[in-house]
Amino acid sequence: MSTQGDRPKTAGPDDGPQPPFPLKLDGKVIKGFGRGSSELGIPTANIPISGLSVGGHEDVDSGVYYGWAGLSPSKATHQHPPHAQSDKYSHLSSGLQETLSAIAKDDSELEKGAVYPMCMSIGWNPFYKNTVRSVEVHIMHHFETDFYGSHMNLSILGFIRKELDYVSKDKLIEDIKTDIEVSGRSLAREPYAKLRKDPYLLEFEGKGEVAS
Ligand SMILES: Cc1cc2nc3c(=O)[nH]c(=O)nc-3n(C[C@H](O)[C@H](O)[C@H](O)COP(=O)(O)O)c2cc1C
Ligand SMILES: Nc1ncnc2c1ncn2[C@@H]1O[C@H](COP(=O)(O)OP(=O)(O)O)[C@@H](O)[C@H]1O
Repeated sequence: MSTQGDRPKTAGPDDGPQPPFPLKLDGKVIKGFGRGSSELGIPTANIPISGLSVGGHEDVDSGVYYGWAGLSPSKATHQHPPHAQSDKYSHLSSGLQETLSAIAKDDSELEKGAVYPMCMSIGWNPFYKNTVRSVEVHIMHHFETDFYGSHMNLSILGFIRKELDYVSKDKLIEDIKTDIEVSGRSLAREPYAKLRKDPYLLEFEGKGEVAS
């Protein structure tokens, strides 16, 4: 069990997501196992696993997915709108970074929250042998601050790969970085990019606590 060798550059058909995508789910950002930032250098915002049942998705396969994440207004979104030029996001090649920033540029709705590209894992994290299934979202954007308590609306547009066990932490990190590139390239395709405008992503009313 280890990494997958040569990997495809994108995931899912070029002409847009096919059923069951988009898969929509949401939840409040809660504490995870505290390993994402400190051990992997790749933070993941966890939402309760019950988020899967909201849209009737409790049967969704474990694995790695990509899509768009809407984040409710918080210190994090106010300080760092998606098109801020100052902060560099280091896990994505610069060309892709520019493409994704351009997609986000006409955002006029920051007071309502913000929509970011994301790459996520649903599952048991076999490398860590977790005993509970988790939903963990890496937002492809550099934040200066955390955003626990914010609400996150997810539109999942494609499946990248199954969860794997790894011979080392470095191999896990290497594959997650490839997942991030694959997600960026996949989302930059026009039929996927335009779904960033799905109003659902910024609908937070009645979905519980919103961080201030
Ligand atoms: C894109 C992505 C892919 C992942 N793939 C795997 C995987 O194949 N195997 C695995 O054990 N964990 C995988 N993980 C989960 C990481 O192990 C997890 O994020 C880490 O344990 C941090 O967890 P924490 O944020 O709850 O502390 C993945 C995470 C992300 C964001
Ligand atoms: N780019 C990002 N993607 C996801 N979460 C981020 C990001 N930047 C900062 N964070 C914050 O970091 C937290 C996750 O950190 P992490 O070290 O994985 O700890 P834990 O999994 O225990 O919550 C998120 O809940 C969020 O508040």
